[in-house]
Amino acid sequence: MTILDIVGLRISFGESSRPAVAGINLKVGPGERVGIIGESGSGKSVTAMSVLRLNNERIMRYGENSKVLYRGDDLLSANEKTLRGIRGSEISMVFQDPMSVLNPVFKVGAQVLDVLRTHGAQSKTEAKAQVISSFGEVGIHDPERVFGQYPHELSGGMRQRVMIAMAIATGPNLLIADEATSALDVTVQAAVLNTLDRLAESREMSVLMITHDMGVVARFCDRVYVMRGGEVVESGDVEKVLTSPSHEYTRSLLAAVPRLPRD
Ligand SMILES: Nc1ncnc2c1ncn2[C@@H]1O[C@H](COP(=O)(O)OP(=O)(O)OP(=O)(O)O)[C@@H](O)[C@H]1O
Repeated sequence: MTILDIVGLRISFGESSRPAVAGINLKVGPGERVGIIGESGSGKSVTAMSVLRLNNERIMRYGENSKVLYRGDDLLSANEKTLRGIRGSEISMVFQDPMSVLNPVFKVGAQVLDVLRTHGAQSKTEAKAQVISSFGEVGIHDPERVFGQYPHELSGGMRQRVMIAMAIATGPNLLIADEATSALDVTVQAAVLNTLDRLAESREMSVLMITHDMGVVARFCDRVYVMRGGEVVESGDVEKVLTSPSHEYTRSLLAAVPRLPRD
């Protein structure tokens, strides 16, 4: 069964005649890593946010026939109680800037612990052990020490690992990563991608990866959707799209990837 099935998703802001997302279809299967790539403003983030209904619905609206099916149930018509049960527990999201999610005045361990206890009924001691174990799982070498540190005491890569630990602590089936590695320098980015790779594999977790970076798609994804101006212009297996792109826009994205001269 498909984990996520986005059908005819249309998103409009205000009275603007041009929708931000113009009726796209996208599927994510169990354990699959799916990328959405496209230039700035192409509609990647608002698509990703619609899965958790995180778009500000006072200033935008979904098209009448749009559906975001999670395991067959339409999240666009789900009530708040159902959404609360899914957010964080079944579907989690990691954003580009951990500082927009982490509270600067609380230690990171306590913040992950809070998330865990909101979603489960375990004791504080059990929850702490689980946080420390998930810190280890995301490649934090000294999890006990990091547990007691404030966000500003950690490097960008480490903060992103804490965010990933927070996102996976509740064992979600689907992780949405929106430009999760874009702000990191290349070596840290590679290490964080390796960690996501390992986690997705060991937990059989599906990943929807939003990025503007072809390298990330090539390195991480099984399938990719190429978006432009709110539409999916091309989709398919990563190898096929990268080696024989059918759309001119995909070719231009590939041509923009810097290459070192052979000699
Ligand atoms: N709060 C908002 N108010 C009005 N329009 C918005 C708002 N957020 C997004 N949009 C519209 O939706 C379009 C798609 O935005 P989105 O953030 O999904 O792009 P993106 O592909 O994720 O770009 P980026 O890579 O820069 O994040 C924007 O071009 C804009 O027209």
